[in-house]
Amino acid sequence: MDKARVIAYKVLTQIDSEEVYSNLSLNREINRANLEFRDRRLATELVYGVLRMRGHLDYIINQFSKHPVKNLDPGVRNLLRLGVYQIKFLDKIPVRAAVHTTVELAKRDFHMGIAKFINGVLRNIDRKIDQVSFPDQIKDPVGYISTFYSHPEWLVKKWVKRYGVKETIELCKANNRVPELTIRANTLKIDPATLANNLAEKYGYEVSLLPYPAEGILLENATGFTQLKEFYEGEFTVQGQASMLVAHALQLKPGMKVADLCAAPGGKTTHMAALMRNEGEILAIDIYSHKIDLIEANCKRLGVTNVKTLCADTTTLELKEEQFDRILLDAPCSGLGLLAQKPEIRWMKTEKEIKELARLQKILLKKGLSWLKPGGIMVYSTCTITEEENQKVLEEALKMDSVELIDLRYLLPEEEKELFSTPYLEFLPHVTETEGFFIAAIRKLN
Ligand SMILES: C[S@@+](CC[C@H](N)C(=O)[O-])C[C@H]1O[C@@H](n2cnc3c(N)ncnc32)[C@H](O)[C@@H]1O
Repeated sequence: MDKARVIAYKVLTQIDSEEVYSNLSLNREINRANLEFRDRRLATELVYGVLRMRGHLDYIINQFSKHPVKNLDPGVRNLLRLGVYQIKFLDKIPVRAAVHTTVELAKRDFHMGIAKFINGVLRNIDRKIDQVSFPDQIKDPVGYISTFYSHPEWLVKKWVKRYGVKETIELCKANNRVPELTIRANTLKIDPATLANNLAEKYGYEVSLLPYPAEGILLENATGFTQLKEFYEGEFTVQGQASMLVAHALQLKPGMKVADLCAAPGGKTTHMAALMRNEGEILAIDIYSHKIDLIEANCKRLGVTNVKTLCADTTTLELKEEQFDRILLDAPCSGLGLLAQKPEIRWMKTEKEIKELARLQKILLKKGLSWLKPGGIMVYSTCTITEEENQKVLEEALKMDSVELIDLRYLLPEEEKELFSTPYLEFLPHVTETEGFFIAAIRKLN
């Protein structure tokens, strides 16, 4: 049986029924099955494609299936989604092969009646795919955007209210793109230009240095990069371009005393350590002990030696006031800036969660400010783009009269500065062509 599709089907059903994350589940299954390059690429394309276009696919299926998609068994609905995705979006795959392989999987896992049902729906969709009409963009913009561009209705409604119809479409399109892979050179071990050259020359990757920050490298058409000697030896780590600005926003110096309030898995902790040349001390806190292990493993791989970890709930932790020179709060958030990287997030999050997260973020930010020395800097960052979790949380902190906001545009090259109109940096995927991200830096006054 076709290995790539077997794995795609398994991973999609797992994500649908157990809410596991796509990257973890897919990597585990791909490695377990020891897939060859071609199958690996197809399985990845199928999983991410179906997750991205799920709303679009379900809209089509609902027009042809006598049972609504939401009432179907998760296995059955993911087989249908896989079949329709191949028919509609993968020109290289003949329709006959798409239908046949899907029906074979249905026969393996379900009774004959289900296999016939899937066969019937897929053949019907193939014949009539050009007749499918989506809601009217003028009369029902939210319905149109959410089905055609495959995002949940509540989120589209929110964005249309904030950005208008045209910009919301651009944002959704950006979220549906295959994201770029960016890595951060670990300057404790190597300089970015040497690493970029090595990766290009030794492995034939298409490599370029990012316009910012200095450690950022763009890798195109790269697969299997976490198996490279350079990765094992800690010469680089995978990190989004906007996220790489966070440590810079703290204006770190060797010898400082720093706290990272929500640190795991340590992407930014290890970046801070590199900027501090491993001198000084970083207290890296996280609420989950298994995640503390990830911070420690990352520190070890990257040669970081100035980090002390602490497993604790930062909201209730008692520490001496005003003791840190720098504090990072890279807060737990809804993750809605990462819809290109983790497309399933859009189907998992709810509006209610956003409110709860905003409450938590405000508590964490206030706590951090109480531990910060006068004259010290605290950075607040999230990988989301909701006002509730970003601007509103910041507004609350700025009500204190002992703080001021630092203008972070100095971190950007001249040509990028005009994309930002505020002292804090809000990265929107359709504007900055990065992940969606938010960074604000607050100075505590003397
Ligand atoms: C956005 S992630 C941090 C990512 C990390 N800064 C990095 O760059 O790798 C947020 C982290 O906050 C942790 N967290 C959530 N609630 C917490 C709390 N009350 N106290 C401490 N850590 C918490 C989560 O376990 C999660 O690892």
